[in-house]
Amino acid sequence: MNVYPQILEAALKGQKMLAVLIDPDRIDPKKTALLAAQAAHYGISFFMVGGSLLTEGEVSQTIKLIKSHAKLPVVLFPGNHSHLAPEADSLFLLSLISGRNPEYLIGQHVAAAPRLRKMDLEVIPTGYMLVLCDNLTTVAYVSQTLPIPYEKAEVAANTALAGEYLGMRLAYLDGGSGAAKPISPRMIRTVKQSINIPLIIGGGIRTPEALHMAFAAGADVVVVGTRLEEEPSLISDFAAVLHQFNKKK
Ligand SMILES: CC(C)=CCC/C(C)=C/CC/C(C)=C/CC/C(C)=C/COP(=O)(O)OP(=O)(O)O
Ligand SMILES: O=P(O)(O)OC[C@@H](O)CO
Ligand SMILES: [Mg+2]
Repeated sequence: MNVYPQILEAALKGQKMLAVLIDPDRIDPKKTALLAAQAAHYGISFFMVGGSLLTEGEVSQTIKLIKSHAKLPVVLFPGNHSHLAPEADSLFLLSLISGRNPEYLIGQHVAAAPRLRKMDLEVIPTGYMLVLCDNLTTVAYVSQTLPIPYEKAEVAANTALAGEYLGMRLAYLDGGSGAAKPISPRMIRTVKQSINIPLIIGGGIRTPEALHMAFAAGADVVVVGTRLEEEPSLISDFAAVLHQFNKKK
């Protein structure tokens, strides 16, 4: 189940995608099973599995659980080189291009490479950018990097474009899990207008209105994590926004 061709095709057609992020650290098995079944029922696009502070076993178990309840692709969203699991379909191979910490630009990747070779994962090189949305998030702290300032849309656009020129296939602008507010529509619009690769937006999307804002501003894929961990039943409201956008076309 390759995800990148689907993302690319959808982005070219102006269709939107909604991804649900499941953090094995933060969600119990019952909730994961429920969320997986509901997400499949309401037609979300794919799952992401990841967290900053995980063990390998938790990642595999969570993917197996999702797969037993939903026939949807599962993409790894790794915090470090140990977060690989052959049960996944794909891997967002993040390079943290908003930061200047070599460990998250190339170091973790070197450590992951020999194990990746043995796994049959679809590897999707992803230019990952953190944006400061008021609060210091786990990812910014763990990676020891400075996020892009909230108002600096042009810095984000130049960074994303540099990622595209370096060969990255996706740009991911993230306020970080549990961000106090979503990335601004101006930044989303400015980045989207600057690049030709699909754009993923995540962090602090807590309401259907925020999801609508991110899609309307130009996000091709939006990721929702924390709010659905808290309240899995909201999936139907988020999915309604997705389908509303895709019907218009
Ligand atoms: C080479 C491989 C396999 C991975 C690269 C690893 C890189 C560069 C990661 C980028 C920096 C990083 C630490 C990303 C983490 C992304 C992630 C899984 C975020 C989920 O949010 P949490 O950090 O779990 O936030 P909470 O603790 O608030 O839930
Ligand atoms: O948990 P939330 O705030 O929805 O963020 C999702 C994701 O973009 C985090 O990396
Ligand atoms: Mg987490």
